Amino acid sequence: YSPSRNTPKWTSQVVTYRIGSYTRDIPRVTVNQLVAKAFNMWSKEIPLSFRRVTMGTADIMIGFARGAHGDFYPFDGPGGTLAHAFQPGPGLGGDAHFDQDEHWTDGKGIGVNFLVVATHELGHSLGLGHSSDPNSVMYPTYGVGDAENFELSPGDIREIQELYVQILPE
Ligand SMILES: CC(C)C[C@H](CS(C)(=N)=N)C(=O)N[C@H]1Cc2cn(c3ccccc23)CCCCCCNC1=O
Ligand SMILES: [Ca+2]
Ligand SMILES: [Zn+2]
Ligand SMILES: [Zn+2]
Repeated sequence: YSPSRNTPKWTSQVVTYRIGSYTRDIPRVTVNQLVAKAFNMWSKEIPLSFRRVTMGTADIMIGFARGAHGDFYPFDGPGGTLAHAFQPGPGLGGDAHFDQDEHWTDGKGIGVNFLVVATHELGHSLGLGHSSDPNSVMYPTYGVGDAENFELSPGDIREIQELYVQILPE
């Protein structure tokens, strides 16, 4: 979802998130850690912080689902679309869903690297669209690159700061 220029963004200082469902491929505590790591990738570049809640509704609801799962974007089984996320807003806005039919990995085994995909999805949850730079986290297709020292590209940092860092008038 590459939203237009006047993309919505989170206006609160703190954005809450909740992980509602998990995958059998990775231990829960590892999913929690990788989600926190994906949030930190972005939050270290902008004046926005994220807080995990374990009950009630959160701004960003995160979960794994397969096939049709209650929004207009049913998943497609193994391969194809790996996940999707909605741009900032109420309700479904900001939510990130991961296709349970993928084989998810924490980076050690073979499979779809959860940290890489989560960082991409949270980019959407923060209001970013896609990038044409294959080195960008926001490139439309999944590529692992070197998952070892996986980090945001300079373009990703520029894009997120353009959205969230107020350039004060001279
Ligand atoms: C960038 C991701 C983390 C998130 C995006 C989805 S989104 C909404 N968050 N931008 C994604 O899943 N892209 C597909 C795009 C895609 C590639 N192919 C496809 C075949 C069918 C359907 C989709 C695809 C060719 C075959 C490879 C299939 C496995 C990899 N899939 C992808 O890269
Ligand atoms: Ca899929
Ligand atoms: Zn969904
Ligand atoms: Zn995307």
